[in-house]
Amino acid sequence: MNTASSRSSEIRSALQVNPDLKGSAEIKQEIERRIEFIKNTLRSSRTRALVLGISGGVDSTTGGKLCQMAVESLRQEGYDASFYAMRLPYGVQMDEHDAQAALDFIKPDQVRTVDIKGAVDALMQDFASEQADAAKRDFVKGNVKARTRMVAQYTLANFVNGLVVGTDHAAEAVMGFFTKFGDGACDLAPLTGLVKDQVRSIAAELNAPADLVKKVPTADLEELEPGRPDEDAHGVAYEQIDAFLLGEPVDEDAARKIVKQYDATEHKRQLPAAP
Ligand SMILES: Nc1ncnc2c1ncn2[C@@H]1O[C@H](COP(=O)(O)OP(=O)(O)OC[C@H]2O[C@@H]([n+]3cccc(C(=O)O)c3)[C@H](O)[C@@H]2O)[C@@H](O)[C@H]1O
Ligand SMILES: Nc1ncnc2c1ncn2[C@@H]1O[C@H](COP(=O)(O)OP(=O)(O)OP(=O)(O)O)[C@@H](O)[C@H]1O
Ligand SMILES: [Mg+2]
Repeated sequence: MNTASSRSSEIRSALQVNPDLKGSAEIKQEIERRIEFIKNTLRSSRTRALVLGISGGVDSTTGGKLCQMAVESLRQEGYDASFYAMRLPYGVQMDEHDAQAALDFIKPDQVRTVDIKGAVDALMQDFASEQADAAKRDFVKGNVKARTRMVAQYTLANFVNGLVVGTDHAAEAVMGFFTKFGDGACDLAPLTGLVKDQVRSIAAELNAPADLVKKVPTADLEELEPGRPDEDAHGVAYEQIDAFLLGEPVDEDAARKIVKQYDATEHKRQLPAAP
């Protein structure tokens, strides 16, 4: 029978998931492998900086720490490189304390702050006459926030001869849960292939604060539902998304939702359509 679960293996390999990545020794090794990847990407591109937005969520906490470790190691080898952490709040961020805790943990070489509110509001104002109910307008504005953060990160990267880092991983990739050319746009994505629990394991292995390791994931883009858990939007728990990607048993209803979302968002994981 052709069930949704039967797509798990095909999707797992398309998203480069490694189900054997568990246990402290493997996680330690994986951290080293990903740091080497970041270092090699910097060296081979002859760039001198990494730029990443730090939200206070576990993905950017983990990605940011790997970046800082990579540039410190490069400097020890005589290659000059720095990590620029960006705070990109929309006005006052409700969980700013988590973002500050992430920065205290990462100890980035540089911190730059850009309040994206002015740019986002100015753009949205130009679309004030567009027909849309409040929920649709709020959703569209959420994507504008993510794309404005992308613009801010590339602006700094241009100034400092740097690369923009993304935090996409397999559990977000499978759901297409990112803004196309927003947080999905980057030059390197060092968390590629990880399921959410593996991201948390890496964060824990790096001694990230427990509150951040366990923090409920949120895109936090919508003002009508501040801090809305991702799982609410997915209609599926990350536990089930991870299990599906790892080839573990998942109820068929969850598998169906995941596969449906995966197929509908294929365009987000590909280059633009071309003749
Ligand atoms: N079949 C197709 N072939 C080629 N292109 C296609 C297409 N269908 C839509 N498109 C294009 O894609 C656009 C829709 O994609 P997009 O603009 O991304 O918008 P969309 O996928 O509708 O929304 C983004 C989703 O990602 C979530 N998100 C965003 C940012 C961060 C995070 C997070 O976890 O932190 C989560 C957000 O909450 C929302 O649910 C369309 O306007 C169109 O331009
Ligand atoms: N307020 C913010 N300030 C700086 N960067 C942000 C902000 N919001 C989002 N970002 C960037 O967008 C990325 C995508 O957001 P996403 O919510 O998926 O990750 P996260 O917040 O790090 O972790 P989680 O998914 O667990 O909430 C973040 O990793 C970060 O680089
Ligand atoms: Mg978040």
